[in-house]
Formats: sequence, C-alpha cells, structure tokens
Amino acid sequence: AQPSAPDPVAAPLRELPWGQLNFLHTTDIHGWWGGHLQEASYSSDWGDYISFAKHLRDRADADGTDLILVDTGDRIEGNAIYDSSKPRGKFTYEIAKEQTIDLICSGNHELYKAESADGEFYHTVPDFKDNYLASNLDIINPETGGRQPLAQRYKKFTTKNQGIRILAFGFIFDFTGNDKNTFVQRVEDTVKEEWFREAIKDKEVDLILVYGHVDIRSQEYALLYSTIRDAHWDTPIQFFGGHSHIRDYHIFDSGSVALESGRYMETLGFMSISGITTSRHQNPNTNSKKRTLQFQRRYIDNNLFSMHHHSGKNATTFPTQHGLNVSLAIGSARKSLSLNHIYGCAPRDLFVSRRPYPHNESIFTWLETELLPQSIKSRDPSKKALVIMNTGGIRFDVFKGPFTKDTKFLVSPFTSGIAYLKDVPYTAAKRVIKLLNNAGPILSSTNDANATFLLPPEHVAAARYRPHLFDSSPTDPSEHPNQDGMLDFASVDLGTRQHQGNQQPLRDTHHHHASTEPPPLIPGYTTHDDAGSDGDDTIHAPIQFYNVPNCIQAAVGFSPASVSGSGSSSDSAGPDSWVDGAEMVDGDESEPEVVDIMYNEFIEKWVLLALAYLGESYSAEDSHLYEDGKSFTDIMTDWVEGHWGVDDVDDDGEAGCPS
Ligand SMILES: Nc1ccn([C@@H]2O[C@H](COP(=O)(O)O)[C@@H](O)[C@H]2O)c(=O)n1
Repeated sequence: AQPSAPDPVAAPLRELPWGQLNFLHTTDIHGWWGGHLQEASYSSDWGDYISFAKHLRDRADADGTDLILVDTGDRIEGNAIYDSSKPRGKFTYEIAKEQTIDLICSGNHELYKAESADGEFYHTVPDFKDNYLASNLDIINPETGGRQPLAQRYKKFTTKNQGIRILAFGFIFDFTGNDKNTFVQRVEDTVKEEWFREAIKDKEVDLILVYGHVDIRSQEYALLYSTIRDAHWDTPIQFFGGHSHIRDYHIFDSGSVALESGRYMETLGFMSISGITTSRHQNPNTNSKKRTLQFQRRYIDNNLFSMHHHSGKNATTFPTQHGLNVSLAIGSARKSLSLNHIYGCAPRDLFVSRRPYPHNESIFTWLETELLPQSIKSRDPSKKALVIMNTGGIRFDVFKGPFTKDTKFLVSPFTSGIAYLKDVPYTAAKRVIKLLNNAGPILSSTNDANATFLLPPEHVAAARYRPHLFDSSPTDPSEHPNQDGMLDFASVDLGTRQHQGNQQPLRDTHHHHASTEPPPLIPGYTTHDDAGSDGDDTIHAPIQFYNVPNCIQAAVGFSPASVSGSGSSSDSAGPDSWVDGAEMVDGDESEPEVVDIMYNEFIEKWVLLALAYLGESYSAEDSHLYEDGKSFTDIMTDWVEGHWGVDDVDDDGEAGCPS
C-alpha cells in the first residue's frame, strides 16, 4: 500500500470459494493504481494486487487448479496519476503491465481521444501481446494509416494445470463516442461475421469465456449469450463485464453466468467454476458438460486485511519483492506529480450518491449553489446565463480535509471546458434543464441520444437495467432524527474512510483472530445480485445511495432567490411538465428576454437536441468556448483555492487543514 494509505480495518469475512478454475477480475480501474488514500476499505495498491495474485497462483499450482486474471477496460481517466501526467498516461502503462493479466481488452475511455487509443496500440497491446483481445474494435494504424483490428479477435488456449480448453472473446459495448481513429462494430453485426460464426463452431472446447467492457445485463451480452448457447447447448459460458461501476452477478442459465467487479480498484472480483469436464477430467456420471457445474462469486474489498486473509499470509509474509517494487514506483510517480499538493481544505464531505440531492452534503448542491454561480462570469454585467452540467462529469466524492491535486482529478478528470450559446430566448432556455432531466420523446428515442448517458455510470446502469439500485424516495427525517429533526447522517456514514470512529486499525491479521470481540460492522457495499446477498467478502453495514438528476443548473446574473431550481424532479412527468423548467419566482425581477446557455462541452449534443425540441434551432457552429476552453477541472480548482485555500499548508497531505 502507499505510505499515506490508511491501515485496513478488521471485519468479518466470507471465504473465497476456491474451485477447479478460478478468476480474479478487475474493471474500470480509471487510474486508481495507488488505491484509495482516504478509505481504509480500498487502500491496497496495484503492487499489493501483484503480491496477492502471486500467492493465489502459487495455491493453484500447489493444488492443481487454475487461476486466470481478467481486466475489462477503462484503465485510464479518473485519477491524477493518469490525468495530470504529461503526456497523459506517462506512468499508467508502465504500472499496469507489471501485473500478469491473462485476458485484457479496451474500455470506452481508452477510445474517447485518439491519443489514448494510440496508447493502447503502442503500449497495452504489445505489453500484453496475445492476451489482448478486440473482438469488435478496429484502429487506424498510426504508422500506416490503414484500418486493422486493435488486437486479435479471439483466442483459444488450454489452462496450465487442469487442461481446460477455453475459447475467449474480448468485446466492448456498442460505444459511439469514440474518436475518429477507432471503429467499434456493433455486437449484433459482429456475431454475424464469418470469423465469429466459425469460431463458435469449434466443439473441442470445455469453456467459452466472453469478457468485455460491457454491462452484464446489456442487450449486447444477452445477444452474445443466446448466439453462443444456440451453437453450444451444454458448454459452460462464463462472462466478465464492466462499464457500470457496480458489483453484480447475473445468471443466464445453469451453465452460464456473468460477473461485474465494481470500479476504481475498490473491488477485486473473484469467480470460481467447478465441475468442468475436460479431456483430463471426464465426468463419470453424465455425458453433458454442464450438469454438475458449480459457479461461485466473491467481491473482495481491495485492502490488506482481506488480501492477507484470503492468501493465508500476514504482514510479513504477504508482500513479494515484485509487489513492493511496484508500490514504490507508484509512490515515486505520485511524488513526481506532486499529488499531495493542497489547494485548500474542504470544510465538509460532499458526495455524489451518498446524500440525496439537493442536500448540504451533495456535491451537486455545492456546484449549483456555490461553485458555479461564484466562478462563472456572464459575458457582460447586463447578461444573464444558465449553466448546465451533467452529473456524470463528476466522478468521485470530496472528503472533508485536504483538497489536493489528487482530489482535483478524482472529482473531475475530464478536459472538457464550458461551451455557450449566446442570447437564447429565455422561454426556451429555461426549459432545457427539465427536458434533459425528465427526458422526453426525442432524448430517449435512440441509444445515442438517450439522456441517461449524462449520469454517472452507476446511475446509467440503474436507469437502464436495474431500477431498484438507488433510493429515489424522499428522505424521511424521522428515520434518523438528530437534534434538529434533520437526518443524522453520522448513523449511515461511510465508515470506510480513514476517520472511522472507534474502529481499530489492523496491523496484523493474527491480532484479529486472537480477539474474542466481534468487530462492529463497517459500512460498505452490501450487494444483492442474482445469487443472493452473500457475494461480498466483507460483511458490511449497508450504505444508502440516492438517485441524482441527469443535469444540474446554476443561474448566473440572476438575483439568488429568483430561480426555482433545476427541474430535477424524479417523478415520471408527462409531456406538459417536461417543459416547465427553471421558473422565475413570483415577485422577483422580471424575466429576461434572452440568456446565454452555458454547458459542459460533453453534453452539447443533448443541449442542442433539447433546444430543437423546444423549437430553437442551433448547431455546434453556434457555440463558443468560455475563457478559451478553460476546463471545468481548472475552474473548480481555482474556486477551491479562492474559497477554501489556506496559507500554511504543506504538501505532505497531513498538515494545514483543521481536523
Ligand atoms: N468527457 C466526458 C466523458 C464522460 N463523461 C461521463 O462519464 C460517463 C461515462 O463513464 P464511464 O466510466 O462509464 O465510461 C458518461 O456517461 C458521462 O456521464 C463526461 O461527463 N465527460
């Protein structure tokens, strides 16, 4: 772990259900190679993962089973170690390649920009050679200018100890936001291709493995499942997915399941399959390949307490020299990028989903009521503006205390600036936010335009496939009353962070085993999936997560009381109420005739669609860039320096902020 990472906390654990064939799965790492430095539950780094995998591989070799490591993409964007280096990714590829990943693919973040797709071409693909699969992804070769598969389409291999013959494919979902140098072929077209049809005709396989940067409940995986199952009625099919940033497990049938392993190095997914018939291990009782199969999953919290326990090691025996070297390399990259540099001290926690919106501790309320109106200036003092941001542009929480260079990129890694359209009739402009939030016929008519893409990934997943994942009910103050009759969030607080009340940091696993007192449950993930509620390795007290709107809006140049909010009601409003929008409040200043509409560049397509629906025709050519394209990330950091900045901070991340 990194030197400043909090010590892990003892907690009751479920064992790893080790089997004949075992997997470790990472996804959506988004550059969190250093682990979480403010959350004890996820405080292990990539070096620790290297040591952990080594111990599990040794175990497999010792008992004649197999272990396969899978990563399903989005390794980049979302952490200062990637986003603040010049060139971006300077350290990422070197760190990633230290782990022996047996099956790896691209996510959509690798493809948003031509440079990062080229980064895959020049670094990740050669680093992982035959282990990188690109079943539906092509790239323009930067050397020749010709189009070619980014990597091989599929592969067949035999596991080392069990001799299991595996046919593997590596997909990405039907992503359309990629730069011009890559081509994502829709899955429905890929399954019709000759090479795919030929590949799945192969009967000399014991297991088919489909991994990809694809939501496991998506149409893409449903189609791959049915197509493969049609060709293989009894071959086990294992899926690994990603993209939606959640822990999830889906059962297709008794011989086919899918695992998704969260985000940001919070989770190491573990999967095992037993009962696979191989040429070496014939099942004597049946001629079917799948009847005695047993699939089991576990979501491991990425911390040393879990890793020591599951590998049967302790603080002394766990770290390998290789793992320690990688941890050191991450530390020196962080130092060279000055990631502990403090811009200011956050006076309170600000959450993406762990508080309702609006709320004093909602990061979106902070943006809407403080940061945006106090940062964004209208073109001239007589002009008013409405500033719209998509909630998906904000990637992580702010914790009370030092707001560092690390925090800056964890919260807002993207380079997007603020675009604006001048002098839009106010009657239409004020309705855009409500249209974006409650969608409507245009915004949900195609996948491409679907406004749920404005949300953070976990919420996109909930909106599209898992309606019950987040709480949309109004908060009931009587549930956890404090003295003011307000919700007492201390009682549902994270607990996974460094400051964890009376939790005892754990330095030695044996210390915990000797104790007779069961430790109090730490709040954390309590996953409910198709196999039940026993998937998490760590038994946690639940945390409440709340719905957020697609977009929030701040009013610039209006008197504070004159605009009535973001139009973010979560009810399914009918056509008449889609267009209510942010209304002037009676008795305040008169409505302007025109305003500028300002928005995060990323959402331009949706803003233009909404305006068109409201009868105002604008195109991308009509938009201008605020302050020469200054990124929202920099706008936010300037605000933090101006409002939360303190004089006497040092750069080690400790001193300077009141506790
Ligand atoms: N420049 C960008 C890029 C992405 N977003 C938001 O992120 C979501 C996708 O995230 P994944 O990690 O799941 O790929 C996307 O839906 C947007 O909400 C953004 O705001 N700006």
